[in-house]
Amino acid sequence: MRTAFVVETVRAAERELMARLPEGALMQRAAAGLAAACAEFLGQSRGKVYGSRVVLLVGSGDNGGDALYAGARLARRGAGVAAVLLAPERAHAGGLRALLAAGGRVSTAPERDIADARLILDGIVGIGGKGGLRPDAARLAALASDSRAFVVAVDLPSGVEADTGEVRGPAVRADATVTFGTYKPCLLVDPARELAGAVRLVDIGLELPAAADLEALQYADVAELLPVPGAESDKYRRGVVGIAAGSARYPGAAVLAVAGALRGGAGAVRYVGPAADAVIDRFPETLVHAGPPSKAGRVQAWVVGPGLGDDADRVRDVLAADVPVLIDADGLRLAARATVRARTAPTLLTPHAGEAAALLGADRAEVEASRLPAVRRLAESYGATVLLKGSTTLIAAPGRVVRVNPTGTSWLATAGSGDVLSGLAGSLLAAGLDTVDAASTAAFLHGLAGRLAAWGGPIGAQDVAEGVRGAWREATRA
Ligand SMILES: NC(=O)C1=CN([C@@H]2O[C@H](COP(=O)(O)OP(=O)(O)OC[C@H]3O[C@@H](n4cnc5c(N)ncnc54)[C@H](OP(=O)(O)O)[C@@H]3O)[C@@H](O)[C@H]2O)[C@@H](O)CC1
Ligand SMILES: Nc1ncnc2c1ncn2[C@@H]1O[C@H](COP(=O)(O)OP(=O)(O)O)[C@@H](O)[C@H]1O
Ligand SMILES: [K+]
Repeated sequence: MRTAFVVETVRAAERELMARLPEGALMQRAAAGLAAACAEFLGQSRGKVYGSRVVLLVGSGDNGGDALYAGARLARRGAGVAAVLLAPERAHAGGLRALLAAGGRVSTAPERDIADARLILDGIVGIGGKGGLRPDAARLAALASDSRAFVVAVDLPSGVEADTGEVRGPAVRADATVTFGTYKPCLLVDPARELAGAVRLVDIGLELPAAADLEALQYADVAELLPVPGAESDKYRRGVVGIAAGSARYPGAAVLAVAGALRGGAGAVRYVGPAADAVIDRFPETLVHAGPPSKAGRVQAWVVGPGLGDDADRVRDVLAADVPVLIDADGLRLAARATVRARTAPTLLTPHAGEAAALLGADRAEVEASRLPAVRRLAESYGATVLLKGSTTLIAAPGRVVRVNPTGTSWLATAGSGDVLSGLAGSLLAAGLDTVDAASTAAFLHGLAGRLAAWGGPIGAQDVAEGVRGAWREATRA
């Protein structure tokens, strides 16, 4: 599991470790890791450290200190290093001494130095940043982001909110971020994540609590969670997933949800609704039923909503079932909050930002700007697990650590791919995974399937469904 911690927790761990180490040792560890990564980045762009022009953007805190000490290390290896000091009298004194002693200099022409640089280190602010960048810092951030240089953010891109991934004003756009001790939430959650580029973690020996503030499944976690049929398995033991989706107007949503469900590890898929012919045509293995969901026969988990239109009766009937229910798309509009809260079996909601905004009485843009607070709020208000879709997919449940999905591609933003995801997650629910595991495992496979199917080009939702088997294989092979 990859974990991220908020600033308060990082500070506490830092204090505890600092008390046991000689003064300045921690910053030296950080600077050494940062300089090594920078040397590697310079090497990757067919250059070398010796003779490279490096610019340090230096704020008045320890983030600037890290940049100065790393700059000193690069200067010792022959780089031409210039430091742009935001507040010369408050720059980290030891770091500045080290830089000057190694042959670096203080920039007197920041714009020219930035324009000539091959590598820029953003040490404007790190976890001590408060509010949007001040105007002088914002100006430097813009110069760096617009430059041709490779930009490395120190600890995090200056200007982003470390704990939530929000970006409220100007911020540095980095090609890579070298972060210390642990990931911070902003490095995993958009819109900040996009500004961080490739993230590299430097171990500085911090000891962090067992419970993280944010976590992301890795291949090994997914491999452990995915249900594999045992020797004595039969279709019922593997789980039956019921799909209440589709309408005369949107039969395709039913087909796509069933397509996802068939690849999710349940033993059988039952379809209930008016799109049975379309479903059977495409997937003859589906068990179809024309009456209400409650009369469909044995089902261990339901998916309700994709392409359902205004069929409130079908939603009400499914929500009355005493098994896990996933509510998506039209179902989200039709399911009363009080009904969801009153359910005793688990419920999983899978809105995209627009649907989440409607449920929260907020704007879509607000949800996209503040995904982490939004998904937490929605999970609390519904007393349910919520998977919030989009460029970053997040999964929250009351009392649980929020999960962020590490896979995916923007090629998934194609009509119907969410229907595939709901079928897939429903299937994993039917196979016995809890709502948080089913949602996060489904998002992981779905994202990986999208990447495998796309391979750098456009895809349709059916391609995503077909990619799930390859994604499953890849996840369990690791
Ligand atoms: N944690 C660890 O284990 C380790 C941490 N380490 C490093 O320390 C970093 C944290 O250092 P930190 O605490 O000195 O804070 P930092 O990020 O430099 O920011 C404070 C400065 O920024 C300024 N400032 C604030 N807001 C601003 C704004 N909006 N716009 C502009 N300026 C703004 C603020 O100015 P002031 O408000 O005081 O005028 C103050 O001068 C951490 O990210 C990591 O890099 C490693 O060395 C070792 C291990
Ligand atoms: N920019 C993006 N980057 C990554 N994934 C995305 C992006 N936009 C959408 N997705 C993913 O694509 C799927 C779209 O689902 P949804 O919005 O419900 O579409 P539909 O209703 O057409 O099926 C979700 O899994 C979502 O996370
Ligand atoms: K920074």
